[in-house]
Amino acid sequence: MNKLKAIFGGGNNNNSSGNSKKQSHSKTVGTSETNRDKNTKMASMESKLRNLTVSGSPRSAEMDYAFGGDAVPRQQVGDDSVRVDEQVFLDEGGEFPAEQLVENSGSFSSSMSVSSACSSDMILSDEATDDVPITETAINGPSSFFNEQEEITDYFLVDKIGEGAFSRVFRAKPVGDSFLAKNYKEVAIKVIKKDHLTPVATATTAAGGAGNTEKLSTKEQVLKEVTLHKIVSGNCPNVVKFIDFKETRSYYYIVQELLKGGEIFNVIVKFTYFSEDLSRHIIRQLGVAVKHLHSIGIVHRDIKPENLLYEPIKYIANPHPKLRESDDPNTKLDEGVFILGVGSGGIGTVKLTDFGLSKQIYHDNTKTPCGTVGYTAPEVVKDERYSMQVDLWGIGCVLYTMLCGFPPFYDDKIDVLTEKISRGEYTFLSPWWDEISDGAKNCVRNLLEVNPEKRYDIDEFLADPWLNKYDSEVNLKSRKKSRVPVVPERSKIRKSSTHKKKMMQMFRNEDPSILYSPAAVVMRDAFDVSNAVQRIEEAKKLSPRARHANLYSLNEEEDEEGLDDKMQFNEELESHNLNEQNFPLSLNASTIVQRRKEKQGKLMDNMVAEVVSV
Ligand SMILES: Nc1ncnc2c1ncn2[C@@H]1O[C@H](COP(=O)(O)OP(=O)(O)OP(=O)(O)O)[C@@H](O)[C@H]1O
Repeated sequence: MNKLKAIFGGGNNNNSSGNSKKQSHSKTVGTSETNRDKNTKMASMESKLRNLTVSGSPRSAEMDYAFGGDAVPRQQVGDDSVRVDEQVFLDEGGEFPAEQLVENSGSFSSSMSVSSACSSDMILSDEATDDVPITETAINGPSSFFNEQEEITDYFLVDKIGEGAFSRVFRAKPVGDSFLAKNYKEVAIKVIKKDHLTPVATATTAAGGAGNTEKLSTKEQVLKEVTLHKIVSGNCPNVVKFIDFKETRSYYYIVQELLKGGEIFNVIVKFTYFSEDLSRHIIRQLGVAVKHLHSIGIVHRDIKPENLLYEPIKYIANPHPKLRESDDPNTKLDEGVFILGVGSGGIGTVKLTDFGLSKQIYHDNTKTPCGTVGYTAPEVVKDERYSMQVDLWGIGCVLYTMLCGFPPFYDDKIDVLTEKISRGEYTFLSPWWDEISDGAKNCVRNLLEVNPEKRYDIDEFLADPWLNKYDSEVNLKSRKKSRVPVVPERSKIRKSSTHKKKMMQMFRNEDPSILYSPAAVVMRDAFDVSNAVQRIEEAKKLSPRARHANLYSLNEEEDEEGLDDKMQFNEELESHNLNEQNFPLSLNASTIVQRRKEKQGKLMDNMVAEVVSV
């Protein structure tokens, strides 16, 4: 059977079995339904989706599929934190009650310096004030349904808030009157079931190790992720804080600061794109996180909207919502009033997470490259720079996507897509980019520069003029002069090429038969492929010495002759199950969880093949 069909479901298969949080958008419409049935169903699903995504993270009644069905009543994290119905009006000379709006905002004003933001004595704690620490008896409550609760007593697992390829993530409360219970009302715990890990590094990690196949597939990789997370999390307000790590008979528990908003990804889907101010607000905080990582010799290598979590702030409705000409006024949700240093669209502080693909390039204290005897030859400096530059590419992709609502690189065909990415072929598509400022475009251009030597480095990015000048400062003044609403008349959307039409259908829901979900799934995949291709491109540019120095290979035995780029490339694509001519865009697209399960299966196959060949 065609692998894609197997993976993404062929014919009328609705794939209702594989469900995850990420799949809550992924319902499909059966082809036998009448149009009326379809419309009714879709309208109801759409309204459900809208409701569910209000506070950033969609929830699903079927979230428990992957690990065997926990029947626990769930509640949306941050349900009570963000309200879209609040009407706070901005008027001439009106004051923003910023201090009342911010619940947990540590975001940057344009005047704050990066070094002050990441000061080493900054204390990041979520002080327990009103919540009485829950006691052991509470563990007899509903969360005892979670299998993961059975082996841990220090934390009470309240509800499941996320899911990765090898993990489930829970909102939890520290139990008793421990130091942690005093300092944290709630935490997020990523639980990895040992059974789901492969026992040794596999062949797929050997050939340069550029892919997601490296991610959390062995015990070593879990420990590596934990170690790196611990190193990076201590002193930067824009990195999710690492709190604790526990190993039991069946599980690993990675305890982290809880970000109640969830993923930035979901908010992009909700608003379809962000204003330049909100984009700046988010990307600057990401820049601060990356600056921190790079300054201590760590490269993230998987920057994407899924790995950006946020603290929610209250939504403030905008009395004069500004639409772009390409917007559909019937469906475009306004992100609300932007407040400098606070945020908008419900997004306050933004933090980077997921260090599963991160690498330590050099040791912070000695500045010597990892895996080598210390030396600082020019090629080493160059290698480090190449390695770090991958993150700037990731920042460019996120910025592009936030500004217009779709990723910079896209094609139906995977080989064409990968070619476009490696050549850096993207455009500022009209009409969606028509009203975006030249400053923003210039910033994106400098980030999506295919030559890593010419690409912005993190300091150049943080000094970018567009990044440091907020529109709201200007708008507030100009609004005082005139009270004319700034909603333009909707003009006809220009006729677009087939490519543009496709983009429109996929990413802007112009086609009524497409819900948010397929576009969202495709967007996730586009990011994964883009990041993977960049990692491969970067590895190609490294000196043989750097490869040999194990910067990019987990297999120390690997001979540099064996680092065949083509093989890396194919393995990388394999890791996404996308190594086919046709990029999967069908409405019957299966879930990320299912594809990730396939990926796990593939890892096992490769391992077996490796053993047999030895
Ligand atoms: N600290 C946190 N606060 C709130 N939600 C979180 C936190 N950590 C993770 N999540 C939620 O859980 C989801 C899965 O977490 P994470 O991405 O760390 O898992 P993963 O196994 O690395 O996933 P994958 O490898 O498939 O990308 C996140 O996308 C997010 O929605």
